[in-house]
Amino acid sequence: MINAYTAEDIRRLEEPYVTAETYDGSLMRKAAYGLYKHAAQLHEQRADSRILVLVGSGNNGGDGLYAATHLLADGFAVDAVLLGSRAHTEGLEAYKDAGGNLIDPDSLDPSAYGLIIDAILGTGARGGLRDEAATVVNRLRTETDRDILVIACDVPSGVDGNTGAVHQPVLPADVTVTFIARKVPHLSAAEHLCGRVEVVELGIEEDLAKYEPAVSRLEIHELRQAMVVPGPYDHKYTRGVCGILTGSEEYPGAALLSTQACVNTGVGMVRFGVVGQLASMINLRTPEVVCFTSSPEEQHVQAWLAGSGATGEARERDIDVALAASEPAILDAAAVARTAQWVSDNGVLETNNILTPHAGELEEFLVWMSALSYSTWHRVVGDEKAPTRAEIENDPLRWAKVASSLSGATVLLKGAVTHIASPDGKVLSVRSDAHYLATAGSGDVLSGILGGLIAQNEAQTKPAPTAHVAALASVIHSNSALLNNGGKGPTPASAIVDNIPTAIAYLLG
Ligand SMILES: NC(=O)C1=CN([C@@H]2O[C@H](COP(=O)(O)OP(=O)(O)OC[C@H]3O[C@@H](n4cnc5c(N)ncnc54)[C@H](OP(=O)(O)O)[C@@H]3O)[C@@H](O)[C@H]2O)[C@@H](O)CC1
Ligand SMILES: [K+]
Repeated sequence: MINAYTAEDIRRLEEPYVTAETYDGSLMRKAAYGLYKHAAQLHEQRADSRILVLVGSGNNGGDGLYAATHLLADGFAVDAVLLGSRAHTEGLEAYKDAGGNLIDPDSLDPSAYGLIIDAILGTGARGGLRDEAATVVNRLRTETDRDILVIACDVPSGVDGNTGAVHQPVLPADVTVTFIARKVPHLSAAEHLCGRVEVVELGIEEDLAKYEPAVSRLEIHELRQAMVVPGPYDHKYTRGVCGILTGSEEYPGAALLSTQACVNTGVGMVRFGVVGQLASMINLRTPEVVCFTSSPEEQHVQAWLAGSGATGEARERDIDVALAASEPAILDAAAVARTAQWVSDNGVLETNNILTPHAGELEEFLVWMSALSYSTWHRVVGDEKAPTRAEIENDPLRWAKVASSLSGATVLLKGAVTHIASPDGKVLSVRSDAHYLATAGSGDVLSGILGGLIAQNEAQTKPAPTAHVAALASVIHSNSALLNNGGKGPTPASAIVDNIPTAIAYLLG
C-alpha cells in the first residue's frame, strides 16, 4: 500500500525536530540535496540549457535556493527569480555566495531555460499563487507546453497540500520531489499535475506510524488478492451470481454494456431482471445471461447491480429492492440519488454496498441528504451547505468521505483519479491515464465489472474488503481502455467491454 498524508500531518511530524534547540537545519539540507540530485538528473534531457529556480518566501523557496547552490557548484547555469514577499535568509546567502544570479521577473526570457524548479509554495501555502508569482507562472505555462521540463519542490505551487485542490495557475510538473512521504495531492485530484513523484527520506520516517494516511493506493499484489480465481472444483454457483437491474426502454444500452461487462469478469452467472423488450436484446448480445421477469426478491444472487440507465416505475421499484436486499448492491446513476431518500427513511446502509457516482451525481446525492437527513448532515458536515459539482471536483477526497459517512456505504467517486471512501474514514484512490474513458456508457461498464467482482467475492467464505474490490474494478476498467490502442485513441464503451477478459489476465500476470 502506498500512503499519502495531509501536509498538516507532515508539518506536525517535523515540528519537534525543527523547533528543538539543537536543530541544525539538517532536514532542509537533506531535502534540498534530494531536490538537487533529481534536478541534475532531469536536466540531462536538456543539456546545454539554463535552469530557472522560482523561489517563494518560505522554506519551500529555501529548498530551491539550496538546491540551486548545489547545481552551481556542479557547473550548471542557474538563474533564480524571487517571487515572495521575502526569501529564506540563509538559503539566499548560500546561493549568492556561490555566485548565483538573481533576475528580475520582468526581464525573464523563458526560451533560455530547459528546466524550471518550482519552489514557490509548499506545505505552508494558503490558497493559490498571488500577484507576480501568478503572472510569471502563467507566462511560463504556455512555454512548458513546448519544451521546458518542470520539477516541483514538494508540491506543484498552487496545489493544496491537504486536499489536493488545484488553484490555477499551476505549472504542471514532470517530476515532483517530495519529502518524508507522499502528500494528498500526489494521490488525489492534483495527481496528474505532479508527474512522477519521488520521495526523499529525511531520516524521521518512522514517526509516520503515528499518523493515519489520508489516502492510499493499492499495489498490484493487493489488487490480485481481491480477484477471485477459479479452481478445478468450482462451478457456476461457487463462482457467484450477479443480479442485474439496469437499463430501460429509454436507455437499453446501459443494460447491454453493464451486463456484458459483468459476464466478462468471469462471474458464475448473471441474472437479468427484464423490463420492456430488453430480454431479446440482452440475449442477442450476451446469450450467457439468464433473464427473469418475476420479482427480483425471488432470485438467489450474491450481489445486485441497479441504477445504470434506469428510468420508469419498474426500475424505481428494482432500485428499492436492491437497497433493501441483504446482499451487497452496486448503486449506480439513478440509484445514487434514490439512496439519499432510502437512508433518510430507513437508516444507513451496510459498508458492502457501493455507490458509484460521478461528481454531478454526488452533488445531487449530497443536496438530497442535506435536505432529507438534516441532523445527520449537521453532525457530519456542520453548517456548511451541500457543495456544487465544481466544489466536489476540487476536493473529491473530502466529499467522497462525507458521502460514505452519511450513507454508511462505500463510495466510489469517479474521475481521472477515482476516490473510494469507506465509512471508517479510509480512502483509496485509483489513477487512470485513459482519458478517452470519459464517454457515455463508460460508467455502465464500470458498474458491470464491479457487480461481477463483488458477486465473485461474496461467493467466497472470506470476501476481499469492499473498497479493495472497488479499486480492482476501477483498475480493470482503466486497463481495459488502455488495451484499446494504448489509450492513445478513442475507447468507446463497447470496445472497453471486449477488453475486460484480457485486462484481467494481464493483471493476474
Ligand atoms: N519544516 C521543515 O523543516 C522542512 C520543510 N521543508 C520545506 O518547507 C516547505 C514548507 O515551508 P513553509 O512552512 O515555510 O511554507 P511554504 O509553503 O514554503 O511557504 C509559505 C510562505 O509563503 C507565503 N504564502 C502562503 N500562501 C501563499 C500564497 N497563496 N501566495 C503567495 N505566498 C504565500 C507565506 O508568507 P506570506 O507571504 O503570506 O507572509 C508563507 O510564509 C515544505 O513544503 C518543504 O518544501 C523541507 O525543507 C523539509 C524540512
Ligand atoms: K512547490
